[in-house]
Amino acid sequence: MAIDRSYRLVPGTTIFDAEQSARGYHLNQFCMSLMTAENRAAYLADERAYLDAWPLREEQKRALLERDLNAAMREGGNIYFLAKWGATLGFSFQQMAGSMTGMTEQEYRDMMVSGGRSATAPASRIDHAVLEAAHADQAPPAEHAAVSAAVFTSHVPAIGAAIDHGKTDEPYWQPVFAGYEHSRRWAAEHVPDVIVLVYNDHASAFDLSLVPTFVLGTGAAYPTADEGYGPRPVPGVEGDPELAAHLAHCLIQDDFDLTLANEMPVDHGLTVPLSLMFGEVERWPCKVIPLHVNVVQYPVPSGARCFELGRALRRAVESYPRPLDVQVWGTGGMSHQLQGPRAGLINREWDNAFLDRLVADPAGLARVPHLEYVEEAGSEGIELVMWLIARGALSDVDDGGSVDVEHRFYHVPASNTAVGHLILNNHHRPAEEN
Ligand SMILES: O=C(O)c1ccc(O)c(O)c1
Repeated sequence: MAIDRSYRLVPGTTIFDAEQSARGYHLNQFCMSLMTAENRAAYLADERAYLDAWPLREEQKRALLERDLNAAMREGGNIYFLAKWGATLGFSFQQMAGSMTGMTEQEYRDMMVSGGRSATAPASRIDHAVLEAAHADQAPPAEHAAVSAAVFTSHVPAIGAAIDHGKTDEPYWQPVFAGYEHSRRWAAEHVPDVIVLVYNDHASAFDLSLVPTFVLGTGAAYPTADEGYGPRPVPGVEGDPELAAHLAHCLIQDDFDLTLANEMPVDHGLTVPLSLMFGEVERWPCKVIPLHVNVVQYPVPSGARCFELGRALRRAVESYPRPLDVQVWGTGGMSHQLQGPRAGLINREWDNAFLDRLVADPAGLARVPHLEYVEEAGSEGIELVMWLIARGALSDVDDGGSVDVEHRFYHVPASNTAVGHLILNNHHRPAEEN
């Protein structure tokens, strides 16, 4: 699916999309800083000095100093953010809107009193010939990104602690890490350009003030969260804002209402899988786009919804017009319950049947209801729905290729948890062979 940006064809109108948001990120964040009386006073006392303390481009500063809102919009400003700046200077919304039209304040007010600008005036209408040409020009890109593999793994924090404290050779941990030896060799030979890493934040980036269902990281970098023991001594994560913005655009256009995060710390859910696959490194070997799924507060998304999101994610990746190698990782699980008198629940049979079905019958597995996860795999076993996003991202589910099992591993226990791990190679069949 090609990205539809036909909203750019509406005359006299700037639509605030991911590209504008990236262009105006600091400008808009500067505006937000004016939401305290103290900062407003500081701004009014010396506008230039206040602006100079922000990483703004000179064009952005000039737009504000010259009260040129059209220039501020071109520079990525959004009217609701800029309204904080305008309010600081005593402008009403009407004064701000009118200032962009080339009219005097009085002329604009008179126009509004006499009914407002006509929506049918030719100067306000889209040129339909241009719109049709834009829609006709929707050929798939000649070269594009593709999903090369999916990695599935538990993300137990104690595994991270064992790595960080040099305990991987201890008898308790040795069998866990032995299960990842092949994976580490494979990962070293198959470093992708980008990993879309599906995980759940564990009350680290998101407290109860915000409970988004799906969060895509569109930022440039993500620091390691401090989960109470201090941040893990692992590198921060480098994102891919350009690919992430493309994915966000495609997925939202495909009716997945994602939350977008330009800044967020990442916790063990994301860093433990990276450590398991890449070992102890100074820098992660590729970019990572975090995809957080709420599995903490019910209702959490169904397996079917996750599977569909994975399928949409593959379509989105394949419409990105650069030949990037993308892996999708699904993390969390397997059976575990961290709470209540039932804590410590492990179900080897159910876990292994899950692994079998994940390989051979993912569409059927996607129909398993939450209740079965909780009853059979424990309350935190629900994390396994996230694996269905990575599975849906492989080509065979839409008859567009095949998968093979690179590696499979299962072990009990790591802390309170059964550890499951699978690597599936994806063999995408190019469109002309379909
Ligand atoms: O087994 C554990 O200790 C444990 C703790 C926290 C988690 O998020 C988890 O998946 C496992």
